[in-house]
Amino acid sequence: MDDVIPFLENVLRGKNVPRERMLEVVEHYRHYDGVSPINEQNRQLLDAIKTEFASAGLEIPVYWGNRNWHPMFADTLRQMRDDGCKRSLAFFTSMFSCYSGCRQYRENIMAAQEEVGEGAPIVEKVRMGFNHPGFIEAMSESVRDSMAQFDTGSEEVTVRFTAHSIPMSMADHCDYVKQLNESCRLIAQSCELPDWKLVYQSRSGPPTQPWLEPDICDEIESLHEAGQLKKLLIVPIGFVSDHMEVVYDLDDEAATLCKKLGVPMQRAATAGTSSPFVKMIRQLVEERLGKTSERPALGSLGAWHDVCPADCCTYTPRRPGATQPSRPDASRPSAASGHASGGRPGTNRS
Ligand SMILES: CC1=C(CCC(=O)O)c2cc3nc(cc4[nH]c(cc5[nH]c(cc1n2)c(C)c5CCC(=O)O)c(CCC(=O)O)c4C)C(CCC(=O)O)=C3C
Ligand SMILES: [Fe+2]
Repeated sequence: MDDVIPFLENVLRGKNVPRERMLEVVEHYRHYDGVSPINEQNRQLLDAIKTEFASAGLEIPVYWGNRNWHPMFADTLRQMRDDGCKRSLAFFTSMFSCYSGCRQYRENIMAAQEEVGEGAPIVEKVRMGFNHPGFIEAMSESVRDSMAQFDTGSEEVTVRFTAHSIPMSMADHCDYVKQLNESCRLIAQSCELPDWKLVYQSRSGPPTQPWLEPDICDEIESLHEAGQLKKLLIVPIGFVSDHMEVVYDLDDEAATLCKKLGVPMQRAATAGTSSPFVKMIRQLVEERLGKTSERPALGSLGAWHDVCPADCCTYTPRRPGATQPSRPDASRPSAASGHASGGRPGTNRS
């Protein structure tokens, strides 16, 4: 519990999220004695990746670094340097492009490279996996497993995919919603879902700031009021492990609401350490190493870019207390072009 506030302060530094919201989230973590399931899940993913690499004959050491809590990026990069690593590939545990899931990771890695200084390994990232057949297969399997938990066929089940809500001012500068809808469509097609839609969860900004909507709980209420909700399957498509946002916001909050309304509800598992997902990670790495020329991608958006363009996922958060919204187009720092981020060694350049 002692680590929770310092962790949340790291997450929210420079962000326009009220202190009251932060204190509310402290209570979410308190339900789990201050221990988010995400750390153990990341350790398991790391083991699964090592096993997958070994069985494919891919002899590459694998490391784990976080943005906001230990093991922190800078410590990981230092360890990598001490182990003789010069160049590395990053897999972000985030399948969709937005500032939080793409550029912020790159900025934080650059800051860590700067902190480590001389000899810090180069870090490039593998492409986003939202439409990779491995991710779609992992989530389709999960949807089918959950669907089988209901005692009737899927025609009575309303499916709502959820992703982390983000401010509209962030969503306007990335392909987050487009990629999410594409993943949902591909899974819905594969599972022949009659009634599905993408909604959002875990919104945290002040009510004055527009964020992506509707929220899953508002969606449940309005479907129920309209008499359109027999059974509900929630699919947390926007996350790759059953961490705090999933176990608290869905398994606790949304589940409690469904119970109150008498609606049978299931929540599909995230990709986690499922074999299609772990295999996808290995394939993305092999692809980037040039071991194959295939770049598998389902649907119509194609394989996403390997190297982020200069304007990829930009965002200028409104600082707390600011009276005017910032104008991101005019003042936006561009990490990739070196402006405002101090011309640091680029994450995506060698
Ligand atoms: C898009 C997205 C993902 C998915 C992509 C990815 O995974 O990267 C994600 C994942 C996660 N978010 C997480 C935790 C938190 N996110 C917060 C706050 C925020 N998230 C945002 C976005 C996202 N978040 C945003 C726009 C904010 C507002 C502040 C800001 O503009 O940055 C806060 C502050 C409290 C609150 O306000 O809720 C917490 C504690 C955890 C760990 C959970 C655990 O501990 O198990 C995970 C995996
Ligand atoms: Fe978050």
